[in-house]
Amino acid sequence: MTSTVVNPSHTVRLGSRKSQLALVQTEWVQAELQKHYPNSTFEIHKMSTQGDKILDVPLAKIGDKGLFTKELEVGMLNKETDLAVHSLKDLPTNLPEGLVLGCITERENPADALVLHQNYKDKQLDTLPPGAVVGTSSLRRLAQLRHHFPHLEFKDIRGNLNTRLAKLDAGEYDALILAVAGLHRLGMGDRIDQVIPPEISLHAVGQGALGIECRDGDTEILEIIKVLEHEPTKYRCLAERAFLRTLEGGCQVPIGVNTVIEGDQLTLTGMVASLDGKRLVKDTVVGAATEAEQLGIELAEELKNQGAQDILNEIFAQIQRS
Ligand SMILES: NCc1[nH]cc(CCC(=O)O)c1CC(=O)O
Repeated sequence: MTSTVVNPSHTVRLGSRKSQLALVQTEWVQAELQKHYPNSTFEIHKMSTQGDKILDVPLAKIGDKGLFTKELEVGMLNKETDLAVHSLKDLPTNLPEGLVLGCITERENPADALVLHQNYKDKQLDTLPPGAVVGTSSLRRLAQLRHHFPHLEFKDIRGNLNTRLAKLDAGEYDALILAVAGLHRLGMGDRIDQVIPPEISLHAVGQGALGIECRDGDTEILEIIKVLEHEPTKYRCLAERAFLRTLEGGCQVPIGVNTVIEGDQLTLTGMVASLDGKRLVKDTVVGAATEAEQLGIELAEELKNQGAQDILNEIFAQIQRS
């Protein structure tokens, strides 16, 4: 590969969270970049984010605005690092001044997975007994699963994947809902008992993809990371992020999506649910993949007209009170 911009003797500093999943992801980016640019050096700088430190508060209470990204962003703005590798779903839809989402990598399966305790290995979501305790920290998963399975109990869970699985195995929960992508990346795909279909639960915006953030106008880094861009994933995730950006007013809300690319066409399905799962508004738009962001905005406006605005207002009021 020849490039007019890339200086081969350059050292590129990759910011990463310290969690096992984050490091696996950043090491993958590092190895891929090294393959494309054998004469450059790619070094990983590990950083703790607020989300890694506050482990005893439910995520929904602290909100997730930059909880897993802020320290990595400060590192780039201070020129201590050149880029940051994120799980795209943890990256807020509005980035700080001076930073951009420079690249979206090929997505893993974006669905959620059911992981069962030993005693329930023959079950699926629709055959778990009434009162079975399902662990999740996501309002999106909670609202959609409550909507379909009101007889199940839902209990908050925090901690990294290993911690959560240990709590499940210890009997604190009968089942967990986790991202398929995270389990696969950590080599724990064998723990998946059911891949949850979009008819039951739409996944999070950006789930399963990595987002590489860098300084706005840093042409060298932007060119370097472009080799990892996956165009279908990019269009899907840009539509999903525009949908979320248009809907959310600064707090965690049960919002889910599903996207399909067929030829030049992008299909975006999105939903907004009330916290109790009793009300759920869902619709689909189809259009040119190149108009991804416009499609996301269009679907958000459509859902607001169908009752999503009421649900959102109610959630914002509830969170302010708590
Ligand atoms: N919020 C935590 C988080 N951020 C990214 C992933 C892994 C999946 C992905 O890349 O989307 C997970 C774990 C989970 O949701 O189970």
